[in-house]
Amino acid sequence: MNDSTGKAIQVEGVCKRYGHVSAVNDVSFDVRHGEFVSLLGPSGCGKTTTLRMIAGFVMASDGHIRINGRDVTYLPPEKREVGFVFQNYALWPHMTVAENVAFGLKLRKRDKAFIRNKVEESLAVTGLSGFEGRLPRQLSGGQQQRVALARALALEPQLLLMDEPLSNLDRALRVAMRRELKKLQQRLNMTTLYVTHDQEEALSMSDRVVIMSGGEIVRVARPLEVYEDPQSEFVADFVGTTNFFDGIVSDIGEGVATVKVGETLTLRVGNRISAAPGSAVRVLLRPERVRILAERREGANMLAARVDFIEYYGPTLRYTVVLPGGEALFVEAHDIHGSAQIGETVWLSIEPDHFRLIDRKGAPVS
Ligand SMILES: Nc1ncnc2c1ncn2[C@@H]1O[C@H](COP(=O)(O)OP(=O)(O)OP(=O)(O)O)[C@@H](O)[C@H]1O
Repeated sequence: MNDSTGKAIQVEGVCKRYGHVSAVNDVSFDVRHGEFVSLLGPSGCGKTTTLRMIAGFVMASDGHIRINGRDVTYLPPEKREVGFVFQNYALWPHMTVAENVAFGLKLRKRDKAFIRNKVEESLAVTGLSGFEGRLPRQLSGGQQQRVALARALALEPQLLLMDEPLSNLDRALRVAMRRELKKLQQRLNMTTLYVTHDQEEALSMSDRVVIMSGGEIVRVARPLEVYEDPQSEFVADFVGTTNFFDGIVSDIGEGVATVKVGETLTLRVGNRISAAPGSAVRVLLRPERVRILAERREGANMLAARVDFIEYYGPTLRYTVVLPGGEALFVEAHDIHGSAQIGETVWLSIEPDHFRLIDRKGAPVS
């Protein structure tokens, strides 16, 4: 069913209070039809509570929730036509795969032929044909997770809500399932709202990411925007790794700001920057945006640095380097055979438009 707004879920000013604890505070966002949106944030930030309010398992203290334009704020879960997949798959241990998938349809009193077809179809879609007669304990974690998904799909939900469905799996399986889930979601054009605290999961699967902190939304954006232009210290710190420098804009010319950091460091920052001279700013820099050079070259930001620590990650090397003023920063290099050694001096080269600026209160400076 399509409503005129093109939105499958609308969350408007929703709050959840438990006594004096404010678990979710004035949260608003929406999910369009066919979109995959993740709720991302650290433990306790209110992701699960938000998802459960949309599913109807938790009643909102304030605000409204609409599904396909219909106000469902006070409707019980079974009237919302929403599929739900939990972190622990909650399969019935004594029922076979087919019985688990059929369970919800039986409750809805669908006829036998319909149920048989639907179970077959859902198992085929999740790659589980042939597993009908097995019990959950005879399946791997990934297969159990797919049964939980098949069970949700069998009910043909208008939208699917998932709460950390992959977090019990080992890394290899999690990455494989991530891909399978995403392909399935695209093939069925299924509107999906997905809770995770795993940034890689959120960035790789989502059309848009809703980032939460302390019960509130701090950012809603596409994965690339979230990473490349975090716009706040919290997002920059929570998603990926970021170097921070506090400085004062000393000059601005042709959209490039000169930022003085401490006594000895001067950075040429950004393009199209319009911050006023004298403003206190925080400069953000992703470690992989820094190039390590063996010798000095010409360029806007050419900084001498001493290598303090080196970590080997497989595909990359992470250097901790220290600038003459004592500022430490992380540098991520793909050249894992790089010759820089601890204690050596290297040159760092940084393009001005690889920096991002926020003011000291955390708002972006443009
Ligand atoms: N039934 C409850 N009674 C009291 N406080 C609760 C209840 N449920 C959740 N909270 C509190 O609300 C806040 C948000 O919890 P929620 O489970 O939504 O966080 P989360 O972001 O999903 O965390 P996690 O990733 O650890 O699951 C937490 O501080 C939590 O302790």
